[in-house]
Amino acid sequence: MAHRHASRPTRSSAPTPPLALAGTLLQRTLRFAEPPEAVLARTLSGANRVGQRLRHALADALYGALRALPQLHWRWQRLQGGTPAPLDVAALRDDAPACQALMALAWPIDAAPWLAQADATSAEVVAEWQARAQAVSLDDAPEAVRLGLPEWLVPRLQAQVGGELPLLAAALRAPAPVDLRVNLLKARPAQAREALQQALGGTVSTTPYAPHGLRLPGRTRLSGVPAYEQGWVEVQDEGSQLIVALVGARRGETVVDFCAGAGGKTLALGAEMRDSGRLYAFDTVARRLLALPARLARAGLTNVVTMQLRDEQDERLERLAGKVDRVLVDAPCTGLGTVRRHPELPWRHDPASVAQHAALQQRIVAAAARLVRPGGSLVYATCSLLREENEDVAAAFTAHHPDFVVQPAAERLAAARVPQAQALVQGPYLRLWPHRHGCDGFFAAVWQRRG
Ligand SMILES: C[S@@+](CC[C@H](N)C(=O)[O-])C[C@H]1O[C@@H](n2cnc3c(N)ncnc32)[C@H](O)[C@@H]1O
Repeated sequence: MAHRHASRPTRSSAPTPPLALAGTLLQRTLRFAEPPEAVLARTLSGANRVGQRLRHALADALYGALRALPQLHWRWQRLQGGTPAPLDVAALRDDAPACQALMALAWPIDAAPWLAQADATSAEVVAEWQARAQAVSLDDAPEAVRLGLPEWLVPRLQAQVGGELPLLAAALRAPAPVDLRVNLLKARPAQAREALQQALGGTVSTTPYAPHGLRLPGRTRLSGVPAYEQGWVEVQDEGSQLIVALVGARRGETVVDFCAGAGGKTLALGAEMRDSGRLYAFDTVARRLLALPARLARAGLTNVVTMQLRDEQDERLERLAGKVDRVLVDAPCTGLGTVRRHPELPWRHDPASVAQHAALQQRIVAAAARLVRPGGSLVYATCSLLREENEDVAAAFTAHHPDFVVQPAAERLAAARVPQAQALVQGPYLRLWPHRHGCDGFFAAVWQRRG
């Protein structure tokens, strides 16, 4: 085998464009200024436009590299000789040759032909790295490397799932299915399912827990599909749908979605309310709320009022203090329950960012609670797996708010006709795990304000 390419590439032996592009994609993603989809769109534009098949291959390699970053890094270091050092993401993103090598190792086997077509030398380098890496075992690698997780995360997750940690880590590495929520304002679940099966030609299953959820087999493009274009279905993970079920919004009520973002849960809440009453969608980031009007129109919702908050203390909130039936706080969090869809997240966060999120979450839930009327309810939710952002935040809120009483999530889920509600809770809280429930990881606590 020619070792010319297998050694650490240098400037004088610069790799050919597709692999150089691949390395740039990984370097840019690891700066965490924008998500991988945005990095792909920005990088593969203008002079760097590539054909669709190569573009897909580059995207698959990028997601594959993010999903297996410590393993690839370990193997790459072993191939360099010497003792592997712990993965240092800040150093890696400045190391172009290393990023190219990791992307070569992550290049999808079935996409080798597209690479060979685009550039024979890149294809040769990929084949060579991959062949050499096969001989490198992970058996003597540290646990975090074998699990594919950052070191700081391992003890935190271990404390919660114990011996299930390898299953959880594997579930986090696997790509997520596409879940849909049927919009009851426009279609019945069976009707939507049949329409989708006809349009997509594959089997569409129902989700095991969310009452109005459908699951598509693998990656599917929905644009142009009539049931989607007409607002019969919305893309929404089953876990998100279960958070909405927990809120239990009803016709004619006043409901606040305090951290509405692009409105995924707002749309579901509005449908639960059958487009009656008043639904407020707040967020501090105007850009996120911008997507909402078009989505509301497609979903057939007219009962939603959106407002950009300055922060959670915005004085305009005073008008609603003590008046709202149900408040949902879908709090900003590390998102570590959504790693299947966002494999960059474990590398973006660290214990300091977890602590920062927890502090913000405490402030937001306390501010949002002021809106709840006596007898009304509050739901605090995150898509994080970490106790610091979940049970700890909920416990601190309960300790400081004696007028709020924790409600068992299982009861609320059962009332919303969620099957096997007991399997979805830990103590009084909703706790969804990718390896147990097949959806993103979610946490939610529910309180009722004393009347
Ligand atoms: C988990 S995301 C919401 C996702 C959204 N609910 C959905 O279902 O698509 C959290 C949101 O909280 C917003 N946020 C951050 N700080 C906030 C604050 N102080 N008050 C209200 N919203 C805030 C973020 O901009 C972000 O859109």
